[in-house]
Parts: sequence; structure tokens; C-alpha cells
Amino acid sequence: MNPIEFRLVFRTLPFLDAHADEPDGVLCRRTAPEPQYLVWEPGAIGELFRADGEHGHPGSRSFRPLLGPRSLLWQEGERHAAYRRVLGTPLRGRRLQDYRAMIGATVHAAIDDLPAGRVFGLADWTRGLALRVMATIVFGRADDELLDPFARWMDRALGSRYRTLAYRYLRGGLPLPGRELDERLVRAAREAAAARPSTLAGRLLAADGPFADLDDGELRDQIVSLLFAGHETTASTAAWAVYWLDRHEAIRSRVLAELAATTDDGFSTEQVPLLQAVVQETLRITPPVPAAGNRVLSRECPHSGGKLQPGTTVTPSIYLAHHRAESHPDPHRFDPDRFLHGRVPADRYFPFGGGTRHCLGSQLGQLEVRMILAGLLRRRELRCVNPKAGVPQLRGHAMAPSPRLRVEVLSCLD
Ligand code: HEM
Repeated sequence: MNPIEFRLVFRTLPFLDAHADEPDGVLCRRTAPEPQYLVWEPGAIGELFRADGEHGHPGSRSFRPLLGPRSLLWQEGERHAAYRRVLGTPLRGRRLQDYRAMIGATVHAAIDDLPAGRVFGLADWTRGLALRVMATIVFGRADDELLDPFARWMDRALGSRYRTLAYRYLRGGLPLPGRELDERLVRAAREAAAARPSTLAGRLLAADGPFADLDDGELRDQIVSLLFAGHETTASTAAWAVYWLDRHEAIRSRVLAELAATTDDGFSTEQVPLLQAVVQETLRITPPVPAAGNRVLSRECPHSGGKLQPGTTVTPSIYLAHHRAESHPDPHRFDPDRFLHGRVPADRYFPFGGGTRHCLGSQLGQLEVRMILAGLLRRRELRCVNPKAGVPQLRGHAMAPSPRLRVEVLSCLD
């Protein structure tokens, strides 16, 4: 491991913060065995995502075995496009209405469990809630007997940065779920497909669709990928947003006033524009996925300081792009108003990645966070009891608030 990689692995955020404003916006991680770069310069990001269909998407060494070798995240060509068609359509636009009542009920049931005086771990609470929502979307129900071991496995693999690194560098890879959990996930997906065709498992295995004959191994990889990608990210965003609103009383008051003026549950962005801006700013300042997936360049990628050559592995750095002062003045200040006046260009702000790999759940994730925040703010008065613990914890490739960050329910407002 060279000194740059060492600092990236062991002092990730201080290292990134020290580089965000470098004019080239390109940083060499290593030159051998193959060249690997972090990229965040807007010109290079735009170019990279525009030609994304031509680049390779191999995933990372530690993540690939975790989600499985045939996860849609590293499939290419027509098969990848077919996965996106089948799974992406129900996750955007008007189809999201289908999930509104379920998300609302899940959010409110979780809030019911928060009596006055309760002190709880914020990141764990949002993670449990988001996993239930995602499981219901995938299987049509949230079965604790399946979700508890799944969450325990995720925590064993990603819950402690030092453990994750020890697994990766000393034991040769992150722990896998094991045959029993794999089989239960596959069984749950096949049962859901037979009984509830409108679930994601049902759409995936539809008899008239391209994946009717999916074997158990490939099915397992997609189910794990959906559960993982669909809950860690949303949960981290919701937890960060609660933290930022706790730190910024004036903004919280404005959001409360916005919520008081509507009966909307957070679903419709037009009804709660400031709440949506809070979500967008949270995704900017504390992006739950600090780096998009690796790309292996199939052709030259120009940037302001030169050109990256074909064969180079490139990681688009979301965190660095979001903390570049030229793109986001005073980047460490939480300021949702940045998003109230016009669009921020996609080559400077891309919490959901881009190109042919743009996140399939970007609309779902944001609406879920808005609904969690609207429910919590309306029904509970909260206070972070140890805000100094509001420091990022890297969970594999995701960035959540530290599990030590705790919140107290000061009063119930309902
Ligand atoms: C706020 C929440 C979320 C954030 C910040 C987020 C972020 C991301 C990012 C950065 C990528 C990689 C894109 C790239 O490499 O260019 C991604 C991919 C993906 N996300 Fe999300 N995500 C969120 C929620 C969700 C949800 C709710 C789902 C539900 C299914 C989901 C499913 C996926 C899938 C399937 C991919 C892989 C797409 C592909 O490779 O074609 N995500 N997401």
C-alpha cells in the first residue's frame, strides 16, 4: 500500500478534505498494477458519465464478493440494461404513489416506538426503518426472522471500520452471509414472486420477463444488492438530516413552519420545497455514498490538467466534488438555500452517481427521507444528546453518522 492509499484508507475524510480544492480535480491513487485515479473535476465527471456505456464497471475488490459476482451493479451491456428496465420502472415517477401508504405506515409505526424520554441510537433507528421499507418493496412484507440475520450480517461486515479493514487486509475478504441466509433470501424472493407479483421480486421473476429462468445464485445477488443499496443509503441520509436540523435551529424552525402550512406527508416536493432542499443539502455535505462505482476507461478522458488513458480505473469522488469551494462556496456550511434557487449542475453535484449506472432508487430514497423527517418533526421534539458524536463512520463504501450519536425524545407532540 503506497502512502496515498494508506491515508485514503486510514484517514479518509481528513485526506479528502485536504484535496477538494486542488485545481486539477484528479488524484492518482496508484500507478501499478493498473493506474487508478480519483476524479472530481466537473469537466472530467461530465465526460466520464456521458461515455459511461462504453466504460467497464468492475466494482471494488471488497464489495464484489459481498453483493455477489453477478450483482446487477457489475453486469454490463444488454443484461444490465434489462435489469434496469425491470427494476427501475416501479421505482420512479407516478409509480411511487404505490408505496406511499406503506412507507407512511412503516414510518409511523417506528415513531410510535419512541416515547418521551427515550434515548436512541439515531443511525441504528433509521437503518432498521429503511430496511423494513426496502424489504416490503422487495418481498411485500418485512419479516423479522429474515431481516434480523440480514442486518446482523451487514453489521458484522461493515459496522466497524477497523473490523472491516481487518477482514479485508488480514483475512482476505469481508464475511459472507452464509448458505443458510442466502437460501432464505432466495426462498423469500420466490415465495413473494408467486404470491405478490407486484413486488420487486415478482417483477424480476415474471414469467413473461427476461429473468423468468434466473438461477438461485444470480437471484440471491440481486436480492442482496437491492436490500443493501436500498436501505443503507436512505437510512444514512435520514440520520444525517436529523443531525443537521438539530444543529441548525433556524432552519428547523423554517421547516416546521412549512410543515404546519400543509397536510402533505412529505411525499410531494411542491408542498415541501424547503424539506426537499434540506434532503439535497444533506446529500451534498454528508453524501451517504462518498464515491460512485469504479469505471475502467475504454477511451481517453480529458480533464483540465491533461488526459486519463484507456485502461485506467477511475473512481468519481462524490465527496470531493461536493466539497469543492469553486462549485459550492463555503462547502462545510449546511445551507439548504443553495437548492431553493435553481438547479446545481450534475457534474458538480451527483449524490446518486451518473451515466448508465445512475442510482435506480434516487427518487424513492429522497421521498422516503422526506416522509421520515416530516413524520418525526411533526410528532416528536428531539435533541441530540451528544452532538460531538455526529462524525462520519465509513461503513464499507457508505458514510453514516457514528453509531454513538444518540437522540433524546423531549416530548411527544401527538
Ligand atoms: C438517498 C439514498 C440513496 C443514495 C444516496 C444512493 C446512491 C447511489 C450511488 C452513488 C450509486 C452508484 C452510481 C454510480 O456508480 O454512478 C447507486 C447505485 C444504485 N442504487 Fe442507489 N442510492 C440511494 C437509494 C437507493 C434506493 C432506495 C435503491 C432501491 C432500489 C437504490 C438502488 C440502487 C441500485 C440498484 C444501484 C445500481 C445501479 C446500476 O448499477 O445500474 N438506491 N446509488
